[in-house]
Amino acid sequence: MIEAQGLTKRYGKTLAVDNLSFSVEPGRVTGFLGPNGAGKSTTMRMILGLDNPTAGSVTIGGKRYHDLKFPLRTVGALLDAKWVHPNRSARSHLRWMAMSNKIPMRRVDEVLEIVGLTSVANKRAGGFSLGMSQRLGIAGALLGDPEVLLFDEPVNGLDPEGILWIRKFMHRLADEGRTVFVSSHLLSEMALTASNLVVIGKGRLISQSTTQQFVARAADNTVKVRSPHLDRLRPVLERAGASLTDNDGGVLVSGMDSDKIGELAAENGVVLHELSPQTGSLEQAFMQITGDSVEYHTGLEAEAQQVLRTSAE
Ligand SMILES: Nc1ncnc2c1ncn2[C@@H]1O[C@H](COP(=O)(O)OP(=O)(O)OP(=O)(O)O)[C@@H](O)[C@H]1O
Repeated sequence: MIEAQGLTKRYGKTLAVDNLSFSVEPGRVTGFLGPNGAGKSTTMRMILGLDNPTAGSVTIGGKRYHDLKFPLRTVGALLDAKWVHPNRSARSHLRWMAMSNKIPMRRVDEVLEIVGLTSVANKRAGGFSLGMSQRLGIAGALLGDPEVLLFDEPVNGLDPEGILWIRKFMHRLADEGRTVFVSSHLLSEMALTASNLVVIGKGRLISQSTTQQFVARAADNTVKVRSPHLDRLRPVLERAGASLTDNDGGVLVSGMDSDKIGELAAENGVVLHELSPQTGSLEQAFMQITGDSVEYHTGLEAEAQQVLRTSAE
């Protein structure tokens, strides 16, 4: 369990993290979502005691990082996969980490096995691909068998196979009952990986909810309708609770799905030339929501609808 309370970090004039409060529960993957520069890495560094908050606090299992006796046994992290001496082998890198945290040496071979690096354990880490380096970083995070794991943009730059591996691995860790907190700037990626989301923009909390709820809000679906009888259809749909916006010779309908629109049209003898759900601009909606978070962080739902309407025009 990770809990942040009023977490704030200021670098000179930049307010990198602004009064952030959220919690991350065990047994599931929680995504930490926000555009580049939103303050995700800074927050993760504060969780790990690598940066001190200007105000507020963050705890892991009720304790601040600095109060943990053997930190690696409580929390493991992958912040930067290339943080390995290039001339060290994977095994000697992990041995050095284990030694400094009083972790038994046999655990090194266990974690190499878990991440599938046993066959290259004695090879120079400097020659590893990004995907292999990520695995080595994850092996390091797992050394102390910690309850809490943090991953900062772990799929950046990976090929599809590497992305799939990481995604499955996160689920496995969560299924083991661990707290998994993973940052990304890609909503599409997080929608596939995380069951819960903490979303930030400009250092501020935008929402904390299930991924399903966030995606439904950000993509609040509209349906494009074209008909030679729009003048008759319009009042029918509005009376039934939908709202309509003129769009490219037709209308965009929100607050009603395409099945219902089709049924109402048929009941009223209205011919339709187009009835197409619009779901394509999820990432764009997310970027606009988070990009202007100071203004958008309250009326998320309404703003998401507006964004989708505008981008469909
Ligand atoms: N050491 C630092 N000194 C000064 N400013 C910093 C420092 N670290 C981060 N910042 C600033 O704080 C803000 C948040 O940066 P941070 O790296 O935490 O964002 P992020 O969401 O992780 O983005 P990215 O994915 O691009 O790293 C940015 O404006 C960044 O320029």
